[in-house]
Amino acid sequence: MNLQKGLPLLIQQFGALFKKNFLLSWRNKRATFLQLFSSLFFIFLIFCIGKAIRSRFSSSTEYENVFDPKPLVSLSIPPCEDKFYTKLPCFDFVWSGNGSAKIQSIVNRIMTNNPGRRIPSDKVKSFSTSDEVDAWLDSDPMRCPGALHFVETNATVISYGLQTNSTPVLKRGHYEDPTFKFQIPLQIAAEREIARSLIGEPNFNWAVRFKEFAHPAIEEFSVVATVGPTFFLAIAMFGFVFQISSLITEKELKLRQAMTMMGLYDSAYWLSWLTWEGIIILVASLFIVLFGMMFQFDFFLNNSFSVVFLLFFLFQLNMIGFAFMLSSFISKSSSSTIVGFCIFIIGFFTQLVTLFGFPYSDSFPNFYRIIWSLFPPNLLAKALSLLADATSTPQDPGISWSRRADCAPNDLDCVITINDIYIWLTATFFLWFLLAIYFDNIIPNSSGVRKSLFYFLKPGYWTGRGGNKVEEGGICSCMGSIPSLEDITPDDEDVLEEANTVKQQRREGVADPNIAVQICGLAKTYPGTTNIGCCKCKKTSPYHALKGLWVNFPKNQLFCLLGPNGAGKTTTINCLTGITPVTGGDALIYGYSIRSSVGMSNIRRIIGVCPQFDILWNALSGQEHLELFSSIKGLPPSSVKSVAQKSLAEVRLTQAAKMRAGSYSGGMKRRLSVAIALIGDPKLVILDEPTTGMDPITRRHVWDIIENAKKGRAIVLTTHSMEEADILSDRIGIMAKGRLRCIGTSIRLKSRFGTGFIAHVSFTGSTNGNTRANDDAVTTPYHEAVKQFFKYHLDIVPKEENKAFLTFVIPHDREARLTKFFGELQDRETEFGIADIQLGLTTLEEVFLNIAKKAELESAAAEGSMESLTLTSGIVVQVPVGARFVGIPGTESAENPRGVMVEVQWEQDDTGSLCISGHSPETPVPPSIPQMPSLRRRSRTVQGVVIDPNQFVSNNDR
Ligand SMILES: Nc1ncnc2c1ncn2[C@@H]1O[C@H](COP(=O)(O)OP(=O)(O)OP(=O)(O)O)[C@@H](O)[C@H]1O
Repeated sequence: MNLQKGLPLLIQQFGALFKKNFLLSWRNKRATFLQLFSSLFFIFLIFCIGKAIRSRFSSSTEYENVFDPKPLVSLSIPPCEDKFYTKLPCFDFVWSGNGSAKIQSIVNRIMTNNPGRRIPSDKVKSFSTSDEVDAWLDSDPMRCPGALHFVETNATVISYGLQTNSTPVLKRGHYEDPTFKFQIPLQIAAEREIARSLIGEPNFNWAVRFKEFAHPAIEEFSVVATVGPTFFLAIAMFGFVFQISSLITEKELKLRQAMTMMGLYDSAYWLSWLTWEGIIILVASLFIVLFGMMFQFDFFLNNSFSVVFLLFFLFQLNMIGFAFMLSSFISKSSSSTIVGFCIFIIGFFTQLVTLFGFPYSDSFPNFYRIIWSLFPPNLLAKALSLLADATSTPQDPGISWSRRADCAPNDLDCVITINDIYIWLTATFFLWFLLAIYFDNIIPNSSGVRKSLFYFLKPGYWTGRGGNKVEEGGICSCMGSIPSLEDITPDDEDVLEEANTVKQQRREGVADPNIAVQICGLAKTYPGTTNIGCCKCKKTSPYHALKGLWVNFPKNQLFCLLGPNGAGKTTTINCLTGITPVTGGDALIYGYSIRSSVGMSNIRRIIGVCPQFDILWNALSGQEHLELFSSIKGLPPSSVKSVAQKSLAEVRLTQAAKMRAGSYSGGMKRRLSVAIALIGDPKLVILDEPTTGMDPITRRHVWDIIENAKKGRAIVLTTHSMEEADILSDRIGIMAKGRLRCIGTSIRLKSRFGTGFIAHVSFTGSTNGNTRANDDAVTTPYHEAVKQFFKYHLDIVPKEENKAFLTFVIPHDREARLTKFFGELQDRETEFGIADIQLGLTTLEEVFLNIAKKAELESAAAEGSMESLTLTSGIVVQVPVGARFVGIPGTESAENPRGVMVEVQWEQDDTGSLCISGHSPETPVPPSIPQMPSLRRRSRTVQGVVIDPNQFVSNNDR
């Protein structure tokens, strides 16, 4: 199949990733809805806050322009209940001088002629003298806002005095002015009625008008400028957190690594996210402006639509660039909310400082402004304040598109214009975006790999021909020096022969057309690092995960890599797929070297990988996964759909094609991962434990798929299932401790490394199926006869026995006697009551265990590892791991002049490490063993002395 490359491939990958981003957003509706419509909620909040603040200051004209003040006429004495502080029942006013009928009539007129409201008689209380009023006010305060004191001096002179509570009172934001709200209306009423009484004209017109000064708004207040920065920052934070979380999830789940393995261009990756997020914030910014206009904010109505829209668009775009950059420093998607919260809190405070005037005024040097403007929320706060000042009153013109580069109206400092802010937001966006790509390259990825700090200065980076140079370890860690690997000659003849073949082909420069992968001395050492923390240094030593691998993987064959955990299988695969850089050696895949970046990009086009982990997005369906990876691989766009459907059918997922992968079972996920590895007809397929978690039926089905896939390509398989290896593999290599320990077909490995043959003898008259393996050992004469026959001819005893059968393990060294032996046994079948004899090789599992144990012993010996053994006598002996016979120094006595020894039994634990499973009783050390070093034991712990079993046995035999 012809795969796309170059620009068409980049465009195809971009399209596929854009579709993936769209589907992820579409399926995560809640998050997308919040990104698009959270502005409605926040603008509504701003609207409510604006209303609350306006109503609080409604009694004052401080925030308004008053150019044509209206006169206040007919001031009315308010009801006492309107006063904030009066207690009920209350009086509208009290008065003194009730001894005079004239004054009584004046007061009656005050009550009757009160503008807009007649004062009831029970709301007024009269006293004789002002002293009586004082005494009453003192004894029962807060019942009345004020008092009038009349004195009738003579027929033409009436004087009066006024007493009020002059303390201004604030209640729920309302300020009660004692002068205008009580004193002046009372005073006008008293003077009006005294005048009417004295001149004898009850309808005499007495109108007093009050008018405030004409003035501009003393204080300018814009709710958008005051609370807007915080709220608009909050709106942008939704997109910010979702973006960080999406990027980190793809990193954390190694989805990005998987896509890179399949040949994804980094540029397609970044551009697809940027484009998708660009569209989202374009729509979100449009909604912000529309909602602002809907709520009739002067800010949105009087400034030009394009000016306000562009501000919100550039600000949110900037925040997305900022999120891209920060995502390189975060490794867990769960941290994205915390990061978002911290940015919001920091932004809240810096915006507050910005609104106080720092640093956008002449009094601060330019340098402060440059630094301050790097943080996008600060630019937003300043821009909102400029736009709000430009529309602070209905008369202000706002900022039009053509005047965006001029000083904003009402901006007296004019150190920055809206146009400057656009330029800053655009420039810093590019800065964040470039830094995001830079940090993405230099900060170690999930496999601990990164590029050098100045990778972009190397011409090879731009031409793509500079080698696949990557480094390992954190940028702030000092690498320990990597100890060189000594050249170890394999001790297994097959491994040695394979290595020699590869070496010779390398020397002669022979390119065998039948070889798919040639691994030449591949070595991998994970470097030790020293991480300098705040209080301590954490050191890890270098680890040789691969110690020189020489092997060929032929075409049309499945090579199975087996080995215990930590053997180096995944490291081998990671080196072949370019996930981790090699320390030494090389590998040629169809002639392309994994050490060259050109080679690697060619290799990525011809390999398919099923990693140990599932490379799946929970929100995408099986079909969407296959279409995505087909496009990443560069399959012709017209064939993507049909190839995906065919692959789904192959792994029996057609029924679940449209189901989201998140709801797949573990086995279905693995099958989909296998299908992804096989997509695009790769020439080399690497399957790292592909059948983990599958039920036996599905596993067999996947085996069929793998078996069919062998044709025309090479397959490398790692597995922990010996049955799988036995059935599928053409050749098997068992690795342990970073080295290939044996290689060959399954039969060869069994015959070379198994304990021998297994003979299974079943007897007549017993029902095999119903016999429990642990049935009481019923020893019939037949059993005894067969046992003796085996003992006599082969010198072996049964490994397992019960009523139905006997099982013997026959060592290889007795192989020569077998033909004659089994011939004779068959002749005497009736005599021995034998129903059936089965002979087979030992299992691959046994081979695996033997190799693993041998490797474990080797490494324990090399490292000088010790295990503690507590004897029945209470002595604790330090035993070298794997040692069988151990002498105990310091146990010499008259009875045992050479001391005592024990035989130690070993087994492998879950991790494959050797541990002591038991030991024999303490027995005297035979005289043939050389004298142990004499020791005066001070503590109960002693260092055991290894006794050579050969010498011990041979001497014993003697
Ligand atoms: N990034 C790393 N840094 C340091 N050591 C590592 C790193 N990756 C792997 N190792 C070590 O290298 C050794 C080989 O690991 P590898 O994953 O290749 O083993 P494996 O054979 O695939 O094991 P398994 O069967 O468990 O998958 C292990 O001891 C492991 O701890």
